[in-house]
Amino acid sequence: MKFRNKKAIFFDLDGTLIDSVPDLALAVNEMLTILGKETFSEDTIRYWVGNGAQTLVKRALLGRREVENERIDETYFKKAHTIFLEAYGKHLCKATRPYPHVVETLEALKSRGYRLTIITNKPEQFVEPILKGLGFDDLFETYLGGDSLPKKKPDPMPLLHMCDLLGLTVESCVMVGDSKNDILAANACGMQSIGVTYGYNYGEEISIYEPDAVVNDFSNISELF
Ligand SMILES: O=C(O)COP(=O)(O)O
Ligand SMILES: [Mg+2]
Repeated sequence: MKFRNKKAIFFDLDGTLIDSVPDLALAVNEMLTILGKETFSEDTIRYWVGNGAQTLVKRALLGRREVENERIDETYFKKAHTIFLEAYGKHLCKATRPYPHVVETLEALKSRGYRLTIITNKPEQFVEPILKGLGFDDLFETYLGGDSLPKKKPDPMPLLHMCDLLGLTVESCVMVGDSKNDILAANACGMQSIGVTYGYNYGEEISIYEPDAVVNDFSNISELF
Protein backbone atom coordinates (compact mmCIF):
# COMPACT_ATOMS: atom_id res chain seq x y z
CA MET A 1 0.00 0.00 0.00
CA LYS A 2 0.92 3.66 -0.40
CA PHE A 3 -0.14 6.68 1.61
CA ARG A 4 -1.27 9.42 -0.78
CA ASN A 5 -1.51 13.20 -0.34
CA LYS A 6 0.21 13.21 3.04
CA LYS A 7 2.00 16.31 4.23
CA ALA A 8 3.21 15.41 7.73
CA ILE A 9 4.28 12.31 9.62
CA PHE A 10 3.95 12.18 13.42
CA PHE A 11 6.39 9.82 15.13
CA ASP A 12 6.17 8.23 18.53
CA LEU A 13 9.56 8.31 20.29
CA ASP A 14 10.18 5.43 22.74
CA GLY A 15 10.13 2.07 21.01
CA THR A 16 9.70 3.66 17.57
CA LEU A 17 12.64 6.01 16.92
CA ILE A 18 14.80 5.10 19.92
CA ASP A 19 15.40 2.13 22.17
CA SER A 20 15.24 3.96 25.49
CA VAL A 21 14.40 1.07 27.82
CA PRO A 22 18.00 0.51 29.02
CA ASP A 23 18.15 4.06 30.42
CA LEU A 24 14.55 4.04 31.68
CA ALA A 25 15.31 0.77 33.50
CA LEU A 26 18.47 2.23 34.98
CA ALA A 27 16.50 5.19 36.35
CA VAL A 28 13.64 2.99 37.63
CA ASN A 29 16.10 0.75 39.47
CA GLU A 30 18.02 3.75 40.86
CA MET A 31 14.72 5.05 42.25
CA LEU A 32 13.77 1.65 43.73
CA THR A 33 17.21 1.27 45.31
CA ILE A 34 17.00 4.72 46.93
CA LEU A 35 13.56 3.75 48.28
CA GLY A 36 14.95 0.45 49.59
CA LYS A 37 12.78 -1.67 47.30
CA GLU A 38 13.61 -4.65 45.08
CA THR A 39 14.79 -3.86 41.55
CA PHE A 40 13.60 -5.45 38.27
CA SER A 41 15.21 -6.69 35.04
CA GLU A 42 15.21 -4.59 31.88
CA ASP A 43 12.93 -7.22 30.30
CA THR A 44 10.32 -6.74 33.00
CA ILE A 45 10.51 -2.95 32.88
CA ARG A 46 10.10 -3.00 29.05
CA TYR A 47 6.49 -4.16 29.59
CA TRP A 48 5.80 -1.13 31.78
CA VAL A 49 6.82 1.58 29.28
CA GLY A 50 4.21 3.33 27.17
CA ASN A 51 1.92 5.41 29.37
CA GLY A 52 4.35 8.07 30.53
CA ALA A 53 6.62 8.53 33.54
CA GLN A 54 3.96 8.64 36.26
CA THR A 55 2.48 5.28 35.25
CA LEU A 56 5.96 3.79 34.89
CA VAL A 57 6.78 4.87 38.46
CA LYS A 58 3.47 3.48 39.74
CA ARG A 59 4.06 0.15 37.98
CA ALA A 60 7.59 -0.04 39.41
CA LEU A 61 6.41 0.72 42.96
CA LEU A 62 3.71 -1.95 42.74
CA GLY A 63 5.83 -4.38 40.70
CA ARG A 64 3.18 -5.04 38.04
CA ARG A 65 1.63 -3.58 34.91
CA GLU A 66 -2.03 -3.45 35.95
CA VAL A 67 -2.18 -0.52 38.38
CA GLU A 68 -5.24 1.44 37.30
CA ASN A 69 -7.33 0.84 40.40
CA GLU A 70 -4.42 0.79 42.82
CA ARG A 71 -3.84 3.58 45.33
CA ILE A 72 -0.41 4.68 46.49
CA ASP A 73 0.17 7.18 49.28
CA GLU A 74 0.45 10.52 47.46
CA THR A 75 3.47 11.83 49.36
CA TYR A 76 5.35 8.58 48.78
CA PHE A 77 4.41 8.59 45.11
CA LYS A 78 5.53 12.21 44.66
CA LYS A 79 8.85 11.43 46.32
CA ALA A 80 9.37 8.39 44.07
CA HIS A 81 8.39 10.35 40.93
CA THR A 82 10.83 13.15 41.78
CA ILE A 83 13.64 10.63 42.35
CA PHE A 84 12.83 8.93 39.04
CA LEU A 85 12.82 12.18 37.04
CA GLU A 86 16.13 13.22 38.56
CA ALA A 87 17.70 9.80 37.92
CA TYR A 88 16.43 9.60 34.34
CA GLY A 89 17.62 13.14 33.63
CA LYS A 90 21.16 11.93 34.37
CA HIS A 91 20.99 8.90 32.04
CA LEU A 92 19.01 10.15 29.03
CA CYS A 93 21.46 9.03 26.38
CA LYS A 94 23.76 6.68 28.24
CA ALA A 95 22.60 3.56 26.38
CA THR A 96 19.66 5.00 24.40
CA ARG A 97 20.19 4.73 20.64
CA PRO A 98 18.09 5.19 17.51
CA TYR A 99 16.86 1.91 16.01
CA PRO A 100 18.53 0.77 12.76
CA HIS A 101 17.87 2.98 9.70
CA VAL A 102 15.95 5.61 11.65
CA VAL A 103 18.17 8.59 10.95
CA GLU A 104 18.69 7.99 7.22
CA THR A 105 15.00 7.22 6.67
CA LEU A 106 13.92 10.41 8.47
CA GLU A 107 16.45 12.41 6.43
CA ALA A 108 15.11 10.92 3.20
CA LEU A 109 11.47 11.66 4.12
CA LYS A 110 12.35 15.21 5.13
CA SER A 111 14.25 15.83 1.91
CA ARG A 112 11.16 14.64 0.00
CA GLY A 113 9.21 17.46 1.68
CA TYR A 114 7.37 15.65 4.48
CA ARG A 115 6.98 17.63 7.69
CA LEU A 116 8.18 15.49 10.60
CA THR A 117 7.12 15.86 14.25
CA ILE A 118 7.18 13.79 17.45
CA ILE A 119 4.23 12.92 19.69
CA THR A 120 5.43 11.03 22.75
CA ASN A 121 4.01 10.15 26.16
CA LYS A 122 7.45 10.84 27.63
CA PRO A 123 7.66 14.00 29.77
CA GLU A 124 8.27 16.99 27.49
CA GLN A 125 11.38 18.10 29.41
CA PHE A 126 13.35 15.07 28.19
CA VAL A 127 12.49 15.17 24.49
CA GLU A 128 14.82 17.90 23.28
CA PRO A 129 17.85 16.80 25.35
CA ILE A 130 17.49 13.27 23.94
CA LEU A 131 17.08 14.41 20.34
CA LYS A 132 20.04 16.77 20.73
CA GLY A 133 22.09 14.12 22.54
CA LEU A 134 21.57 11.69 19.68
CA GLY A 135 22.14 14.42 17.09
CA PHE A 136 18.87 14.40 15.18
CA ASP A 137 16.86 17.25 16.67
CA ASP A 138 17.05 19.31 13.45
CA LEU A 139 14.92 16.73 11.59
CA PHE A 140 11.77 17.64 13.50
CA GLU A 141 9.63 20.72 13.18
CA THR A 142 8.16 20.41 16.68
CA TYR A 143 7.13 17.89 19.35
CA LEU A 144 4.59 17.22 22.10
CA GLY A 145 5.32 15.34 25.33
CA GLY A 146 2.99 13.33 27.55
CA ASP A 147 2.53 16.30 29.88
CA SER A 148 2.26 19.00 27.19
CA LEU A 149 -1.55 18.78 27.09
CA PRO A 150 -4.28 17.69 29.55
CA LYS A 151 -4.56 14.30 27.80
CA LYS A 152 -2.00 11.97 26.26
CA LYS A 153 -2.16 9.01 23.85
CA PRO A 154 -4.31 6.84 23.56
CA ASP A 155 -6.48 9.98 23.68
CA PRO A 156 -6.43 11.66 20.25
CA MET A 157 -5.88 15.13 21.81
CA PRO A 158 -2.14 15.41 21.03
CA LEU A 159 -2.65 14.24 17.42
CA LEU A 160 -5.44 16.77 16.85
CA HIS A 161 -3.42 19.50 18.55
CA MET A 162 -0.43 18.72 16.31
CA CYS A 163 -2.66 19.02 13.22
CA ASP A 164 -3.76 22.45 14.49
CA LEU A 165 -0.17 23.52 15.17
CA LEU A 166 0.84 22.60 11.62
CA GLY A 167 -2.37 23.94 10.05
CA LEU A 168 -3.11 20.53 8.49
CA THR A 169 -6.13 18.24 8.30
CA VAL A 170 -6.19 14.84 10.01
CA GLU A 171 -6.35 13.25 6.53
CA SER A 172 -3.03 14.78 5.49
CA CYS A 173 -1.11 13.33 8.48
CA VAL A 174 0.01 9.83 9.49
CA MET A 175 0.91 8.56 12.98
CA VAL A 176 3.78 6.06 13.31
CA GLY A 177 4.21 4.12 16.55
CA ASP A 178 5.13 0.90 18.32
CA SER A 179 2.32 0.85 20.85
CA LYS A 180 -1.41 0.40 20.95
CA ASN A 181 -1.54 3.90 22.46
CA ASP A 182 -0.32 5.34 19.15
CA ILE A 183 -2.69 3.33 16.97
CA LEU A 184 -5.72 3.83 19.25
CA ALA A 185 -5.10 7.60 19.30
CA ALA A 186 -4.95 7.65 15.50
CA ASN A 187 -8.04 5.44 15.13
CA ALA A 188 -9.95 7.68 17.56
CA CYS A 189 -9.54 10.72 15.31
CA GLY A 190 -9.66 9.02 11.92
CA MET A 191 -5.94 9.43 11.19
CA GLN A 192 -4.09 6.75 9.25
CA SER A 193 -1.31 4.96 11.11
CA ILE A 194 1.71 2.72 10.78
CA GLY A 195 2.68 0.20 13.46
CA VAL A 196 6.29 -0.88 13.98
CA THR A 197 6.82 -4.39 15.32
CA TYR A 198 10.18 -4.06 17.08
CA GLY A 199 9.23 -1.72 19.97
CA TYR A 200 7.33 -2.07 23.23
CA ASN A 201 3.69 -3.01 23.10
CA TYR A 202 3.24 -4.80 26.42
CA GLY A 203 4.15 -8.06 24.66
CA GLU A 204 1.25 -7.82 22.21
CA GLU A 205 1.32 -7.83 18.37
CA ILE A 206 0.75 -4.30 17.09
CA SER A 207 -1.37 -5.66 14.20
CA ILE A 208 -4.18 -6.45 16.70
CA TYR A 209 -4.96 -2.73 16.79
CA GLU A 210 -5.30 -2.55 13.00
CA PRO A 211 -2.88 0.14 11.86
CA ASP A 212 -3.10 0.84 8.10
CA ALA A 213 0.37 -0.63 7.63
CA VAL A 214 2.84 -2.62 9.71
CA VAL A 215 6.63 -2.51 9.26
CA ASN A 216 9.34 -4.69 10.77
CA ASP A 217 12.13 -2.26 9.93
CA PHE A 218 12.02 1.53 10.06
CA SER A 219 13.47 1.83 6.54
CA ASN A 220 10.29 0.23 5.11
CA ILE A 221 8.37 3.39 6.04
CA SER A 222 9.86 5.37 3.16
CA GLU A 223 8.43 2.86 0.65
CA LEU A 224 4.92 3.60 1.97
CA PHE A 225 5.07 7.28 0.90
O1 LIG B 1 7.74 6.96 27.80
C1 LIG B 1 6.64 6.40 27.61
O2 LIG B 1 5.91 5.94 28.50
C2 LIG B 1 6.15 6.23 26.21
O3 LIG B 1 6.79 7.08 25.32
P1 LIG B 1 6.32 7.01 23.78
O4 LIG B 1 4.94 7.58 23.73
O5 LIG B 1 7.36 7.86 23.08
O6 LIG B 1 6.39 5.58 23.38
MG1 LIG C 1 6.33 4.10 21.96
